[in-house]
Amino acid sequence: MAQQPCLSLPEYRNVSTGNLVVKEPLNFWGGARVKSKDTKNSEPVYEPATGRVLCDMIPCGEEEVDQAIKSAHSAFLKWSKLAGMERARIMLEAARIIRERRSEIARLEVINNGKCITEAEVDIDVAWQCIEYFAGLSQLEPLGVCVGIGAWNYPFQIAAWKSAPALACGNAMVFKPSPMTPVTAVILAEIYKEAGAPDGLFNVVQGAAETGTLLCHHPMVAKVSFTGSVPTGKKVMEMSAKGVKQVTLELGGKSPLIIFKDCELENAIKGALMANFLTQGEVCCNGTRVFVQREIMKPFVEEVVKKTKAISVGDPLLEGTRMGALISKPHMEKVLGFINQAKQQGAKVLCGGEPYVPSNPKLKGGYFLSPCVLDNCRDDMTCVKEEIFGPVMSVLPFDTEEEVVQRANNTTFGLASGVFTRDIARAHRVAENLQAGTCFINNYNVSPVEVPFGGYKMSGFGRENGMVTIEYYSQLKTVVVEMGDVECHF
Ligand SMILES: NC(=O)C1=CN([C@@H]2O[C@H](COP(=O)(O)OP(=O)(O)OC[C@H]3O[C@@H](n4cnc5c(N)ncnc54)[C@H](O)[C@@H]3O)[C@@H](O)[C@H]2O)C=CC1
Repeated sequence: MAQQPCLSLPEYRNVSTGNLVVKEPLNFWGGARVKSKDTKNSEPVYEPATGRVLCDMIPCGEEEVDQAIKSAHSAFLKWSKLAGMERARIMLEAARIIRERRSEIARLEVINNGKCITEAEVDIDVAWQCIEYFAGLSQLEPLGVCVGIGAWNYPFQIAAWKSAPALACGNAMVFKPSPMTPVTAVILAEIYKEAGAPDGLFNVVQGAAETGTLLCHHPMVAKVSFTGSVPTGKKVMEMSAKGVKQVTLELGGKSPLIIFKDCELENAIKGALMANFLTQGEVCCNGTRVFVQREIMKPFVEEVVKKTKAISVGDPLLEGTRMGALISKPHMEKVLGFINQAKQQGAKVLCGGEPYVPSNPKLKGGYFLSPCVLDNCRDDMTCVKEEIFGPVMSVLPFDTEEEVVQRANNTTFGLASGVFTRDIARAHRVAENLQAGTCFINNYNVSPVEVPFGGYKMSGFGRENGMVTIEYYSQLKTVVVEMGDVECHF
């Protein structure tokens, strides 16, 4: 096994858009970075803001997945025997290191993912907060080796959301990032090691579907926690079922945001922007079906369009940028395809929805799109039914509470929802009747680590964050002790 020493992060402190090439190995097990063995299936990873190749993603094969899992298993045997507080000390140290290196990790995340720096910094903060929150929280029996499989929209944060509760409960983890964002999970692995975690406690294997399949089928794996699309989630569940492995699924969404005429309009408009345009709209819990009560439709749309047009799109590493680049060219084309189809089905583009070429020449090859607001939408349109995962807001008029709740629930998804109203009794009634794992009242996309996050219906099951997550990474053992003689019926 070709092991490489850990690298330090400061060299990322001064990187800017368009000048980083990552050459270091991106796998991590046995306490060190490991080069992938077989480069024949290597895939280029692009920097979204420039379209340049950032690094190669070299998928792990069967032997490498097996090594990572065995490494995790040997760490599990030691880690699970530590007292909760001993584990907490190491996890708190890891959280401290992340906090200290927030800026470098965030910059690297931006270069790999394309989102703007102010958002990436918040993502890194949420990651250390999550590790700090779960440290020392559990005394239950761990499950064993857990697998985490992540999506590309929150690469570092997803790795933290999965590893923090897993490790706090005494499990070890093998994590597979998305093949499009392979760069930052390995830094989390280095940080856990530096904080004092035993070698093998948190491992990273790179790869796509094939590597993911190997992980889900491995007999030494006790649980799979997956974040990604519904079709892949179904496959993960099916594969895990064969080994009777526990599963957590954090899948997609098409969440409703309901704006009543008695709302504070200015806040509702800000809420709609927060519900649609963070991370270029590539957020699973976004409220992309914006239902607006007919009486306030006009002022709402006018102001939303004005504010959407003012969003500064461009170099994601610049402080003033509010929207960066989409993850990839094919993904951008897919989002443009949804917008075209919406037009064909009768929707009206009020603003944006076109490829955007920033004036800076180094960004010419980037995957930028101007944020889009669609009017004249109907519930049966594709843009209203399917997850677009891009900066596209669909606005829909409604008349009554009863009607809008029924329409809001008319979806196979159930990840999140939101309601804006000054009538708090109505807010609670609507929240109670919406079929979604989260309901935001008078705000949107506020997810502190203390609060459980997860879906209803086809948005998945299980939860991340909040105390309840401990249940998904631990098991109960009932121990019955007879203090007297056995009372025998026979
Ligand atoms: N509910 C949530 O918490 C979140 C959900 N998502 C959802 O994720 C989707 C976008 O992310 P993508 O990366 O495109 O999703 P995806 O489903 O294509 O991939 C997710 C992960 O699964 C892996 N994978 C693919 N095929 C696999 C297989 N057969 N076996 C095991 N692993 C496999 C991928 O390599 C990747 O790491 C959206 O639908 C979005 O809604 C994204 C972020 C958060």
